[in-house]
Amino acid sequence: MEHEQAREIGAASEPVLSIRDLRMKYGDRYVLNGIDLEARQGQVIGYIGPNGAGKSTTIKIMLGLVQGYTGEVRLFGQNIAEAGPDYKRRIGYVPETAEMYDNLTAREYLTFTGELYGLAPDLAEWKAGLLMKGFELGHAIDSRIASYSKGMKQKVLLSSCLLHDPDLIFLDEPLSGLDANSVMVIKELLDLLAGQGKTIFYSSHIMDVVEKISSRIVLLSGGRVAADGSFEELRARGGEKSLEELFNQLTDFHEHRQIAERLAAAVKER
Ligand SMILES: Nc1ncnc2c1ncn2[C@@H]1O[C@H](COP(=O)(O)OP(=O)(O)OP(=O)(O)O)[C@@H](O)[C@H]1O
Repeated sequence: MEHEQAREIGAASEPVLSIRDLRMKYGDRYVLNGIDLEARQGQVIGYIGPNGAGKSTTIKIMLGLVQGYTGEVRLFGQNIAEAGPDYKRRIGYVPETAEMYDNLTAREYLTFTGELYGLAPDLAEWKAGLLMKGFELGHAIDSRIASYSKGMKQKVLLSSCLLHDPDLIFLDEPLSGLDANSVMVIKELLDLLAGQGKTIFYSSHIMDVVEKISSRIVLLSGGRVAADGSFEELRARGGEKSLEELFNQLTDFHEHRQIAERLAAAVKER
């Protein structure tokens, strides 16, 4: 219900995120070749595409971490090329690979990142405790992150992304290292956050999760948006298929068997 209300508000509101004709090249090769995209309040957007398609590059451009693009990127109505850094306080980000200060304890790390986002130290520390307990890691909050398992580190990253109650959340492969129970928690959490009106931009290769949690799926291929719609809309376009099969079809990939055979043959070579 909450979710439906947020979606209705979102549908009527200005886009939270709007990209026009975004192009980016490395050397003389275009990685992004004219991306148009909009996202509104309450939407969970599954951003998918083959390895190297430019998903992380798009996210890093929106975060102001990659320069040299052409086109226009507006977040919360502001052109990010002209905006000051304040809009970043309304954003949460879980990077695909993160450098964490793992000599710190989770309490120290989260309090520090909370302060970077403008929270008072006491509030940052209190929320760090709430989130760590929420992830059932309260017992480990004063241990060094270096001693954590992969999944525990991922939960610290998710906590640091959410600590400052962001309006727009970018998640780049957020489920990496998480067990099946934790994946269920994150799926529910994203649904509840979208219900609060947050916009979630979610990049992952785990197709059955993307299929289940996304209100909209955007497929990037060849530097362009090759498909954009709800899973049901994409399915209606491509026949009664799973998202994995649609992904293969839309990216025109049919050689998995031949590639696997080549690799298996290479393994046997002496
Ligand atoms: N700093 C850089 N310099 C040169 N090339 C880069 C740089 N960053 C990314 N690229 C290239 O841009 C392309 C897109 O990379 P990007 O990481 O955005 O892809 P992706 O869709 O996120 O891939 P994956 O699914 O494998 O994470 C790749 O071919 C990559 O090699």
